[in-house]
Amino acid sequence: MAQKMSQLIGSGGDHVQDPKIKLVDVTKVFKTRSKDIVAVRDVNMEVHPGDFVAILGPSGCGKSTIIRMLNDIIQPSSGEMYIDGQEIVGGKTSKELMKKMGFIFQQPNLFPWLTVRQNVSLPLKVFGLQGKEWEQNVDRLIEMAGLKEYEHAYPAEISGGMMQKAGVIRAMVHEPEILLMDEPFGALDEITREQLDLELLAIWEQTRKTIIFITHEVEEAVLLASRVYVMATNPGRIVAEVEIDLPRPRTLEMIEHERFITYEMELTSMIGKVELRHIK
Ligand SMILES: Nc1ncnc2c1ncn2[C@@H]1O[C@H](COP(=O)(O)OP(=O)(O)OP(=O)(O)O)[C@@H](O)[C@H]1O
Repeated sequence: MAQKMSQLIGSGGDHVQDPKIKLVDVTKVFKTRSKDIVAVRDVNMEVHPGDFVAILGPSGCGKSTIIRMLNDIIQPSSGEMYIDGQEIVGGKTSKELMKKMGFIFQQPNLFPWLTVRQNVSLPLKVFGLQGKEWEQNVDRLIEMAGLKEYEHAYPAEISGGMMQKAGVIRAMVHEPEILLMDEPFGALDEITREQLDLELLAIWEQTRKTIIFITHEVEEAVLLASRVYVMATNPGRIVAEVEIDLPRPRTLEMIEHERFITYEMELTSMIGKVELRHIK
């Protein structure tokens, strides 16, 4: 892994490849009846092909707003966003560009009247992808997620962890190059979350998709990411960018290692300092 990343990242941090995702001075202001809320201000971000980037920050710092803008659900008030050099043009983003991304949200949002398999297959319908090859892709992902036994079950018949896994593989079924994950395992218990974190890492090791993973858990960010953007609130903004130089594959045992704990403390103090300054 270290070798692969070093191929992507040249000396002095100069990237040899164009960014997969680029945000330039992105600001989003929500105009409400009583006041204007600056959800994010002047966000600049570059995510390179195969990067696993975490966005870490407290509630309300604008993490979801960034993902929703990339999904073109909402549009920036100013600034630009690019995928592979192509601009995301508010409300008019091409299907081809949207197909490059898979979205995973806090809730799996499975349709209760569809089986696990039918839910997982939905993006294939949306993007008009038919045929044996795509059905085999569904088989492969269901197998990989350990959901074979439950593929004909309805969401109400499976556990929360299984539902979230179904949500993850649904986002991957059309073979997107990018996964945008908004606190995907936040609603689950700690043990299930750790297990799914590890499964996600295994998937990433195999596929090397470009991932943006949103979390407010410092430990989760250090365990998963190669780079962490730290955000603060009022206004939502990026306050630091930290490279996580830990070996891969990552394991849960690493959580006890000194270097892991040092990263955790560093990130925690960054968030803490910002919060304290804000209170003053
Ligand atoms: N549709 C909206 N209208 C008005 N304000 C909004 C809207 N959506 C988000 N906001 C505000 O923008 C700010 C950022 O919200 P956002 O949901 O992006 O934060 P977050 O970091 O993802 O929070 P959490 O971790 O709690 O999900 C908050 O102050 C929120 O109240």
